[in-house]
Amino acid sequence: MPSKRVKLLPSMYVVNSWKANLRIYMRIIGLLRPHWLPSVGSVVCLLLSTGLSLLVPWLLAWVIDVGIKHGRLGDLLLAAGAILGASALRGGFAYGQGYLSQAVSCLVAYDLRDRVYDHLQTLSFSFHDESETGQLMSRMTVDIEAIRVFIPNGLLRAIVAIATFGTVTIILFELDWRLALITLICVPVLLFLTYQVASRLRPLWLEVQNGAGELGTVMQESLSGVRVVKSFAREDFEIKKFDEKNHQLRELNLGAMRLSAWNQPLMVLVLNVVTVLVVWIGGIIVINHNLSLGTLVAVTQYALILATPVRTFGFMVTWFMRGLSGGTRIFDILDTSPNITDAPDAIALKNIEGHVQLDHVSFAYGKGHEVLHDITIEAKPGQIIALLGATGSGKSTILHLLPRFYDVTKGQILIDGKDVREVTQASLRRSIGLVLQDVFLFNATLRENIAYGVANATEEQIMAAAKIARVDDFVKILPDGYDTWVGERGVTLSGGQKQRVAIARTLLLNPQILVLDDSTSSVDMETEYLIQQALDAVMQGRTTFVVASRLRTIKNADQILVLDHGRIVERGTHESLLRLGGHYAHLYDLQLREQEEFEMRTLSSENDQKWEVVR
Ligand SMILES: Nc1ncnc2c1ncn2[C@@H]1O[C@H](COP(=O)(O)OP(=O)(O)OP(=O)(O)O)[C@@H](O)[C@H]1O
Repeated sequence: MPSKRVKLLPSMYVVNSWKANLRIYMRIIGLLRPHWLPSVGSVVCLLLSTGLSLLVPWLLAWVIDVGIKHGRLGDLLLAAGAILGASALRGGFAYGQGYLSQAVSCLVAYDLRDRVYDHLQTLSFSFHDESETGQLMSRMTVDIEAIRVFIPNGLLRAIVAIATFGTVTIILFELDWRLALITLICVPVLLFLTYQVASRLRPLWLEVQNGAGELGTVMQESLSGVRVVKSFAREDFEIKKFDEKNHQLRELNLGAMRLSAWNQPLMVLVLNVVTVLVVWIGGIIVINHNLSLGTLVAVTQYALILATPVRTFGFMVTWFMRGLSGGTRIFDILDTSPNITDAPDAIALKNIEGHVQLDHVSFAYGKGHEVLHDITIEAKPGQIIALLGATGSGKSTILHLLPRFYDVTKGQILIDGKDVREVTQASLRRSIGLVLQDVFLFNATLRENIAYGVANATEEQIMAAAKIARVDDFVKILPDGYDTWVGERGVTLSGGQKQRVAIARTLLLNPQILVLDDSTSSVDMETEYLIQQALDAVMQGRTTFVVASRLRTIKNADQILVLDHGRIVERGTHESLLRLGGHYAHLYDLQLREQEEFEMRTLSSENDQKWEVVR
């Protein structure tokens, strides 16, 4: 199965400038705004617990220089009590910070999932034509998770690191400027290392996240196309395809992990070297009586405290980079605006008669070449317009333009004299009922599927629609009746049954305009007959556009339009077009004559039987 290239998000593969990266971080931080209270609470807890941990070395210095030096036992006890108290308080604040930061991150992920999903629902057909389901699912899960974890593990740890570094620097200069300078040697080295690792990790994580999306696409395609896979006995091919992508993802992940793993010991090494230098040079200063022992102990303690955020620096960088790639991919979706939107002064279509005009319409998909050229059609209320033509001639495209799935490139489409671009999409789509060849049913009960388009449909309305669409015929023999679960995409129903459910679903909408893609039929003659009856009932009194392959529908049509390479080449009724002896007559000979002969034979055998009975 070919997989579509992701054209939708070109920036995915681009490593952004630092300004663009900063903007993404600022947008992620902006996501905290609705939850500002727990966010502020978590930062306050964090600063308090950091502050308390910085108190301990100072207390130690005091114990050594005052308590031990002067042999004051009371001071020792006081300091011990203070250290214990500070530690207990610190534990309390650390708990508060941990809980609040995790809670905030979950709330942000929840909001984001909602926002992305809602936004995906608003995006136009052209977006969904170009995007891959697996990639979108991966963004909804992997990328949002990356942003979620970035908040406690990246953002908050960075605040701890900055707060600790800032405070420890001030304290160190207060204690001894020489040792402070030695300790802070590590800062530029650590910054350099961080920059080096981050600039390599960022593209790696972007690749990992894209790889996860590609794997999702392969999995989604082969699972939803499992029947095709099995019918072509291509399981091995699918397994190999999945294995390759999985292997690629494993390698990318391992590469990113290796880089992250290197980062951390390197940083700890730098810090250990600094501690050794502090003890060595500080020791010499103490021996020369230029510094108290307590101060040296405090300085070494502070150097160790610096090690805590540094030890997590490696992880922090990783989470910063993952958050950045996740943010890039999520904001890419959120920044894609639907190219079909309601005009600011759009009006709602109400009580329409069903007068449809296509006025010199031309159309091209995206930036592709034109597939419809100068199409003009007028359907008076209640008329049936049948579209015929070779495959790829543009029949379905015309049907998709009516409910404004795409906008025309030239010309206009009018409904009761109103341009479809000047009315609200919701009212337009409520006025047009669609039954497409590729029926999609939801994993719900039959009743819920029929009622899908009308939220407040009554049981009577549902049953009436089901009866007209001949759904009732097969539901009667199902043990659970209308409560039967139809399975994913309606897999438990036959093709003809699914089609009748789709017809009932549209009928319930009671649209004034009908759009039917009835182009190919994979059902037996009896089902075909039932579907035909259902369709006849649905078409009654409604303006209908139908891509037809059934002779009866075509003969019933008020106008038959024959398309060729995106142009209308013939128009008329069945008889007039047959007399013309052009494209239609040719199509009739190729596809429809057989149906006519079959009908004639059936009719004459029915008549013979009747005569038998009479005799
Ligand atoms: N989503 C799309 N993006 C780009 N091109 C498309 C898209 N859908 C259809 N096309 C192209 O537009 C042209 C008309 O296709 P359309 O589906 O309207 O033909 P059709 O007459 O309905 O064919 P069929 O009888 O096989 O359904 C074809 O060349 C097709 O490749």
